Amino acid sequence: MKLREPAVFQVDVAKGELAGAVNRYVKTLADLEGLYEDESAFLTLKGQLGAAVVYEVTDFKPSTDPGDMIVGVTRMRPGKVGREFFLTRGHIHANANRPEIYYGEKGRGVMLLESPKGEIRTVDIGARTLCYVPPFWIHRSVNVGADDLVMTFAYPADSGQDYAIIEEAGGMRSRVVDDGAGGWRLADNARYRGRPAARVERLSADAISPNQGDPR
Ligand SMILES: O=P(O)(O)OC[C@H]1O[C@H](O)[C@H](O)[C@@H](O)[C@@H]1O
Ligand SMILES: [Fe+2]
Repeated sequence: MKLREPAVFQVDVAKGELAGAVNRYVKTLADLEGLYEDESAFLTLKGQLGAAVVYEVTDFKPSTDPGDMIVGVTRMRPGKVGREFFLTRGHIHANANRPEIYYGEKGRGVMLLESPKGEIRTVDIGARTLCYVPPFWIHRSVNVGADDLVMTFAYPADSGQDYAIIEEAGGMRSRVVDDGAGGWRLADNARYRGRPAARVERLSADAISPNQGDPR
């Protein structure tokens, strides 16, 4: 039996980070090219924001052992590209049967989920909302508020992230857009192609290697 020492971190809600975390994963708008429907709005905003961080993840990864757990904090700044709210790249777990939980700390968010066959679900996340992302669901966080969205998360250490699942399908089936009344609504993604049955079936095959070569 291999014993690890307990670890403790403060969730710094104001800063939106796991204080003292070793890992920091940052995304600028330029890293999110191709995700938004309005390409000209994207280019304009990219020019204005430059290298500013649009979301960042600070986390603690004790190991990648099966049964172990990764915990961390995501901070997303508010904003829109055209009518579409700022989002994370989104993924399915490379070991697709691994779940995740998100706990709202600050701000207003939506977890956008898509099943392999293309069914959409949304979960509203505010402070103290606990959101369970079941195994096999593609997930992406969206900041639908006017302030930073901060969420604590936890997921199995051998989950990994597969980003190609979204790219291959032309994005997620729905987009989260401004409803013009201070809220959000879903809009169809005109570029969505869905995925072939063989791809859906392959997901149930367990134990794909974590991270799929994506450096994080
Ligand atoms: O991995 P992305 O789609 O860029 O999303 C950003 C982050 O979202 C969540 O907080 C996950 O738990 C993180 O592992 C992930 O990195
Ligand atoms: Fe995840």
